[in-house]
Amino acid sequence: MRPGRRSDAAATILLIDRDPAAGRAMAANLAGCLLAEPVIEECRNGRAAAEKLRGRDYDIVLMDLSSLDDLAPTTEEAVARLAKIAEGALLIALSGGASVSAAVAAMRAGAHDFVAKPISGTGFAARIGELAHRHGKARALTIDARPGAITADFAGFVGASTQMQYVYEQIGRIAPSSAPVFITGESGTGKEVCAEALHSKGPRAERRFVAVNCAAIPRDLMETELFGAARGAYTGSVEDRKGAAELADGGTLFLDEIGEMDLSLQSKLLRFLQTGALTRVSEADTRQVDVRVICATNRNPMQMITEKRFREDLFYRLHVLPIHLPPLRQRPADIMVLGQHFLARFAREEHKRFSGFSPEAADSLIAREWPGNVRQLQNLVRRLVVMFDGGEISAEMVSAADIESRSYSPTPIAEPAPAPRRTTVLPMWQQEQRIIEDAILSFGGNIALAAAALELSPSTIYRKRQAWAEMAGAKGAA
Ligand SMILES: Nc1ncnc2c1ncn2[C@@H]1O[C@H](COP(=O)(O)OP(=O)(O)OP(=O)(O)O)[C@@H](O)[C@H]1O
Repeated sequence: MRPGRRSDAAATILLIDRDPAAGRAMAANLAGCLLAEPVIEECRNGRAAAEKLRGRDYDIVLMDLSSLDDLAPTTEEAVARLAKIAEGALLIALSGGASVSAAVAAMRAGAHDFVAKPISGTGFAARIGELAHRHGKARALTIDARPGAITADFAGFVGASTQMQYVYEQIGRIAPSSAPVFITGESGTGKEVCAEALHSKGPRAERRFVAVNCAAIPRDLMETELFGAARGAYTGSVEDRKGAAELADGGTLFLDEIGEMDLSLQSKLLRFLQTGALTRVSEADTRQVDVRVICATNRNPMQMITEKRFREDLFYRLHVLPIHLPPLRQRPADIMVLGQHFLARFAREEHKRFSGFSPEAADSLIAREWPGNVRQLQNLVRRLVVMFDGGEISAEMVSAADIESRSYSPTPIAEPAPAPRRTTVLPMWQQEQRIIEDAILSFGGNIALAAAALELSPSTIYRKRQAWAEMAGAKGAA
């Protein structure tokens, strides 16, 4: 057993794969990424698996769908049989191709998730970690957060979950473009970190990154802040002033809390995006600039459009490349990775020595809801480092330092009530379809990730999509 591992929390994994090499590679990947040394058993076909499952309980069953054909005539029946015997285990179907019908069959028969091969070690382990967390097996399967265990850093971002791997991939893909980016996510999920990563990974990295927080600047000063002002535009302005858009020429303009921008300024921003030309306040001339615009909001943009607080045409101008940052509670695999990262950083700053978190402290951090997301976790770790002298962080120390969650209101702050307005109300199924399709879109078509974010099972999404297609077919035929 590797040092620091706990045999009492070890996960038991049954791997069914007729290819011994694939099985061994996956077992090694998993063993390298789980905090507690897993007990991994292998078998080559469905019958052998059924026998093993009758003999003992397993936490996870990984089943390659093409290795089950000796158990039943169809994949669905074979999975259903194993699911019945392996009651209580996390059942993950693996397949050589991303076949939707195989995924649907496996999920319908009782699998908890479906993963297409080839499988990357870290991403797969993180996904298992998340599933395990959802199914109450978080302790045994926590991803190893010790340095060197996984690659978890990306341009200022720390996080090893599948969701964050997907975000890194998106950033890498869209950083070279000049098209606008629209970042959504709850407060504290890292939207500004994301904007900076897009800038630093792109061709504009050598030029300026200028951030404007639309919620922090008084409305009457916002236009000057954004587009600048000519001398004498307001009392006391004795010289010309450049705005953020001009300062960011050649670089990136980040508009945080875009939903707070005044409607009249939204029209000016739209014109600027269409023409690339800006006009300073109290000046007749226009100036041409070249900026990449990234904006962010922690509100639901569709709702703001419905409430007429956000221009729909501006939204579609900005919503060219969307990125969604999931809340921390939906990516438990990141919690200890971030916790260790902040602990090392703040200990260095405070010249103290901390060895890490005890297993109980880690359990208590993973079990929290984190309404303030990464910012809240960061604050808690900073407080721990300041309050204590060093050594291992215990669960008692965590609860002593956790003043934030004691005072944190679990109910979200209510948004101001919109003026009553009669709007077109779509049928429930169409609203549901829009929400689900939007989520799939913001995860680049990845149904498993969209399902995780919506807290649904992927099979529910497959089922609903089938029902919508049938409904549309029936309407077309009528
Ligand atoms: N994945 C991450 N890795 C490291 N630090 C992070 C990560 N996500 C967020 N942070 C840190 O958490 C804090 C909050 O992040 P950030 O300001 O980017 O969030 P935000 O989503 O823009 O919040 P808000 O909507 O309140 O402006 C920052 O100090 C940031 O450095």
